[in-house]
Amino acid sequence: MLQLDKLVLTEPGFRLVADFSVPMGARVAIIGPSGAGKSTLLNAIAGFVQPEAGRVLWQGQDLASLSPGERPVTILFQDQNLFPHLTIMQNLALGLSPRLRPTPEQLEQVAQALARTGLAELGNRRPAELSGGQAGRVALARALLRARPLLLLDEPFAALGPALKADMLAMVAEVADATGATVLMVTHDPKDAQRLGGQTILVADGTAQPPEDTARLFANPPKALADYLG
Ligand SMILES: Nc1ncnc2c1ncn2[C@@H]1O[C@H](COP(=O)(O)OP(=O)(O)OP(=O)(O)O)[C@@H](O)[C@H]1O
Repeated sequence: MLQLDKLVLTEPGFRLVADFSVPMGARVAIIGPSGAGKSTLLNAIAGFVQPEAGRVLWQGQDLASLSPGERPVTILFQDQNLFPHLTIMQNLALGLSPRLRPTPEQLEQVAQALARTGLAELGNRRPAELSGGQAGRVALARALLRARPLLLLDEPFAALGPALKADMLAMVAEVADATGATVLMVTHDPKDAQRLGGQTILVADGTAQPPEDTARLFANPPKALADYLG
């Protein structure tokens, strides 16, 4: 279980509070107006933003003393941060072997992640030689390899067309199934939230609301959500 215990996040002129839990294995969309604090919330869970007060706990453990790399978290951004001079296979292997001396077993793991994300033929290409959809798949292959229990997605597919985005969302669900990950995904598109199924956290007016059943929330939106949806 992910627990945000009386969490307070602040930036100059900005304050967000969150006080709720997310059950293990949940698939949760995070929606809300621009600047409401969705990315800040994910970054606090990932350890890139220090809370002003309160705690982030995973399975009862306070994550405060863990650096981002030590947290049980994979975070994917829109910009996938691949090294341009390395092949896709090398970029993925880097996650398992930071000095790029992967063992045969690690290479096999990389090959499997590529196959699973439909990239088996593209392992020797460099990032610049990939389409947006293929780059999105590489990000998911990375998440598969890391197999961390918390998968945080910050609008990773915003730049993709509707069909590709639907594909990617299906693949997120597959990765979550394969790794048992709990998924939190920021999106501006209510359809993404509905496609992800599960629950939705509304971030608005300085509060990240506890997750609610997505279908129920959209069927009867509170004012902040109705205003956002327009
Ligand atoms: N490093 C920072 N320094 C100062 N202010 C920041 C910093 N990061 C974020 N903020 C401010 O915190 C607030 C929340 O930003 P955040 O990016 O979390 O919102 P968001 O809901 O993800 O927005 P969007 O949907 O536009 O991406 C904004 O007012 C933003 O300007």
